[in-house]
Amino acid sequence: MQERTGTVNIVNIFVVTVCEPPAMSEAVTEPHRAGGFLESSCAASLDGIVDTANESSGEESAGEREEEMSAHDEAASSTKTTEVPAGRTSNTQTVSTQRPNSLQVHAAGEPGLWTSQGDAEVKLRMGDSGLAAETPLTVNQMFTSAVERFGDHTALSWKEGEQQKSLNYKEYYQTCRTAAKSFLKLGLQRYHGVGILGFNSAEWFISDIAAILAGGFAVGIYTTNSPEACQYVAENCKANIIVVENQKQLQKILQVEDKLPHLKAIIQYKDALKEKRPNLYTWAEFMELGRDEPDASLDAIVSSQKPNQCCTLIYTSGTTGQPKGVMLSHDNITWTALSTCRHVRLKDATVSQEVVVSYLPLSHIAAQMVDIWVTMRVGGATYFAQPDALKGSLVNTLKEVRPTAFMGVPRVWEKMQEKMKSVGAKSSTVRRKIAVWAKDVGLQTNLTKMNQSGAAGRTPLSYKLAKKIVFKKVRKALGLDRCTKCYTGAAPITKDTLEFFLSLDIPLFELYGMSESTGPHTISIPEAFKITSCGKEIPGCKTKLHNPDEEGNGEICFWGRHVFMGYLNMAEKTEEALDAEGWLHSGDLGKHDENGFLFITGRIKELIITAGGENIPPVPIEDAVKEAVPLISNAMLIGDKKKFLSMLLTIKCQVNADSGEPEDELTPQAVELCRRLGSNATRVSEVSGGRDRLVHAAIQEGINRVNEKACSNAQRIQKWIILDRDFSLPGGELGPTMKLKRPVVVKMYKEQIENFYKELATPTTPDNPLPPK
Ligand SMILES: Nc1ncnc2c1ncn2[C@@H]1O[C@H](COP(=O)(O)OP(=O)(O)OP(=O)(O)O)[C@@H](O)[C@H]1O
Repeated sequence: MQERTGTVNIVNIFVVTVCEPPAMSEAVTEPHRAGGFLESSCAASLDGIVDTANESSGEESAGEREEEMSAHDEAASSTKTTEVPAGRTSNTQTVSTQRPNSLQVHAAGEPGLWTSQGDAEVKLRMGDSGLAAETPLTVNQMFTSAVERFGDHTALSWKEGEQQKSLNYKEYYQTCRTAAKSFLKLGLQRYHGVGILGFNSAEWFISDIAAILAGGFAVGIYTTNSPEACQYVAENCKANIIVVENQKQLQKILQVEDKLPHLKAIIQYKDALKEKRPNLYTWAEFMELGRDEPDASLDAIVSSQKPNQCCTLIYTSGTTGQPKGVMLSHDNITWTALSTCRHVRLKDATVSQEVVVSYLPLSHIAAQMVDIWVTMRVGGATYFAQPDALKGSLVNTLKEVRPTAFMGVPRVWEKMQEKMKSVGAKSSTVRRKIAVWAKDVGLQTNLTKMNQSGAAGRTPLSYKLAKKIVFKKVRKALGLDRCTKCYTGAAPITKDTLEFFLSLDIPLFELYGMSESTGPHTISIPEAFKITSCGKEIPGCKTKLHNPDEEGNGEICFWGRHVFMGYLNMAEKTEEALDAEGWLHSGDLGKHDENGFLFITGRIKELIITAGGENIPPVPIEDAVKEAVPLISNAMLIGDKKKFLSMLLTIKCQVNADSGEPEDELTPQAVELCRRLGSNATRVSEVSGGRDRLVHAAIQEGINRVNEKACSNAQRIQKWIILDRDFSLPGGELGPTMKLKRPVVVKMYKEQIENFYKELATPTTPDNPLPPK
């Protein structure tokens, strides 16, 4: 078994049928009640930080705020009532507490736990007590509740030139209503999509929420999608309207608009229009459409909405095949936001406002949950980063905004680490020694704290000193000095990166979940933190480990009101994801420790099953190769239904700062590694395809070392090749969270893979010295 390595009014009366999870079988584990960037940023290396060690920031440190946060804010729990505040009128919801047999998933006449129809309702997975029993809300109800409680607080803030603009919660809600009326005027039909294609902005949020209020589906489309991929999503959700950021995104839609029979209008929210076209609107023109429209039609739609109906579609990025439209109900979103806020103990804006920076792709559930819904739930403020955030400007935004919570996918943290290390490596011996000392103190102190499980121990003097002269400076340089909650999630992160940040007194709290679980299932928190664990379930959710092996590793299955409604128009796929009892099967392997912490140990969904029937998890082998040969940036193991294993390799190269495309030039680190091998290579093209014998020999030697440790012959890499181009997001080999899109890579390199398996006595490529065993 793989060990984790790297790897939205009026009176609305309705009845919601409730359901509790099935009793777990004996084989099931007891549920735990308790889941080219930053160039300038990290140039604030330990080096410079040690230099300015004696300056005092005079500002509240994250650690100091942490202590202040220990009093749990209960204000967010105002939904435990049958009278739901809903805009300008009250809204009574009757919630049945009847508990049907959960196996009656499709009992006649009442909604089941899942559906594949966009206009259908589902049975909510409500419990008898606690958060699971909270009154379900529509998005409108959650929003109007936020407006009542936090109306004058800043909700959204962004930069226009040198000016900082913002909307408070009252303005935010009214703007969404106006946009919703505009959508209706443009012909948005019930249960049809509004596609949103662009970088994070106030217009993105407003389009998303307005689509929901107007009775459509909010549908984020990845900005990196090709025109055909945009077409697939727009067609699948029967999009009536597509909101695009700029000319670049507009062009993609114009290329495929003839193939989109439901499309009625396109709105461009940034830059001037390059040409006038019928049904193409600027944001200002669009907003003008709804400004003087009467409220009646919109109010009628809003009042007819139920929490158990779909409002959002999240399209999976395709790491496991064709993207699927994950249907999320109002309750999925509003309840998951509530549970998450409680779990991570977010403060209500009336106490102290949470501040976040929005920069991760909003078509992904993680960014939507954190930036839009969780923040709304507590009246937080969302500041928008610049479109070039991941090319270097993010740190400037962080330093200006000083968020109180920050979420990065592993690649973001890895990039920060790489940059800090490379700058640190150039510093003087004395400074490096101080940095090494401080990091050692930081790691040891934090590991000790972690092992004391929250028990108050004495803080060593050395830690206090290291904090003063190094840690505070690091946080300030990263714009994280107010940030008590740094999160990583959506993909596996390496222990090395977790330890690196822990040693700098920045514990990364891990989130684990899926689009199908409306984002988080488990989250680690300061009070319950274990390095490399994804923490424990958010309240009201349950985990079972299906088919556990002797070490306790089983498939992680989810239960709770965060579990999705189903895949749009994909009944079969939905039935594959949900078992007969309604548990969501994640396709991930995991185990619990004795304290109920969840550890992800593998991905069943990417298991290789060789022609000989051996099941091989690829990630540990790929990680081992990357560790053995530091020159390698990406490795992908091939072998499904094949006689032996082979591997596609890429070499560390420069990335174009504007396009994010991999270039031919090697990274300075890769050049240095080549020099040490005696090679003068400075370009990928000089080493790919086995052109450089020295590099080739070094890689083979590394692979031999990995093969020596293989637990069976079938797990040995027999053939390999260095590709001409590194994997990348624009190239399509990596998804938005930087997970490898294996089916895409297999298609792209079909020929090279076929060559591996041609029946030849001699090697088929120069990189292929070993005959299959
Ligand atoms: N903290 C984590 N550690 C390890 N893996 C994680 C973590 N969080 C999420 N994942 C992985 O990401 C998966 C969820 O992916 P997500 O629902 O975000 O879809 P996606 O990125 O669009 O890709 P896909 O096309 O595979 O569905 C989980 O099943 C798990 O494999």
